[in-house]
Amino acid sequence: MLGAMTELVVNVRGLRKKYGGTVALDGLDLGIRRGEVCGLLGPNGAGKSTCVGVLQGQRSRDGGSVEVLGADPATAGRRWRSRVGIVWQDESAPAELTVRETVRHFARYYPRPRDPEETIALVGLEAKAESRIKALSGGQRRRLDVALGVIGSPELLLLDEPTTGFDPAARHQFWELIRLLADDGTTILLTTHYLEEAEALADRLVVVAAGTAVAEGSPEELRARFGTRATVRWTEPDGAPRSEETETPTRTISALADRFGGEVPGLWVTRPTLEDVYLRLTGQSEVTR
Ligand SMILES: Nc1ncnc2c1ncn2[C@@H]1O[C@H](COP(=O)(O)OP(=O)(O)OP(=O)(O)O)[C@@H](O)[C@H]1O
Repeated sequence: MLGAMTELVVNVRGLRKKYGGTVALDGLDLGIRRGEVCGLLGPNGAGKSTCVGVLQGQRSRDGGSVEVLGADPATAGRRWRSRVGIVWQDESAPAELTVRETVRHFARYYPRPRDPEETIALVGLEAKAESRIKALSGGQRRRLDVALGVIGSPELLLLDEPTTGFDPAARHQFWELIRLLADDGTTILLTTHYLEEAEALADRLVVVAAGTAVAEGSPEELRARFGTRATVRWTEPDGAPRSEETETPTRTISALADRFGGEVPGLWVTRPTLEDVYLRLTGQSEVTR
């Protein structure tokens, strides 16, 4: 029997989807364990939103197997739907209602909703609870979307580019919210174009390009596997900056320490960032496609 840590909440094998002649998903595999925060990364048009759409049962598929919380989203019923939270991209809530009215209204759709007031506080909208939706800023609107996504206490939360349009402070507050939900045991899939966001939130990343997964692992694993060369920088006695790319930075530094007889002036060691690795991975797939 699978233990709680290895139970796959999302199990996608060989997922295919075409829109007319456009191949959006070309045999995508994706597994998400219970309690995990999984980040789906990939360039524009890679197939991320299509994948999220299939997982929530909004889009049909042309091939492959998809299991979400033990059911096929294409045929799953209302009960299953209440266990999956979705943060919609488009504005679906009525503009004339207030935040409080909207959250309370949506809570009635679910068998075991969160407390509406607590949920409003969770997304930091207490001060706007009596504001009409049409009077919210873009970032506040997005927070309301998140509140509506989590009001049903979902086991799985699907977030498609949740922080697009957020200012840096709002983005960091949103990250705190996602961490709270994750600590609460919610399994989360989020797509994002912000590498910093992926690194801050995701236990595991899946990099998608041209409709298939080209790499997966924790941010650290991806960096370790695909970005092994470190750059060692230092300053020569005449003040000239020097640098060396190396697989063995310790050896380089040790040799420098010998040469300088101790402290190496201006010593600085950097590793490739996740962004460097991501660009390499998605660039490669472009070439091999
Ligand atoms: N409703 C649709 N009709 C026709 N083609 C579509 C439709 N939705 C998506 N596509 C195409 O499918 C491919 C994958 O699109 P998708 O939106 O899934 O990518 P994405 O990775 O989410 O991109 P982005 O990062 O730009 O949001 C693209 O080539 C896109 O043009």
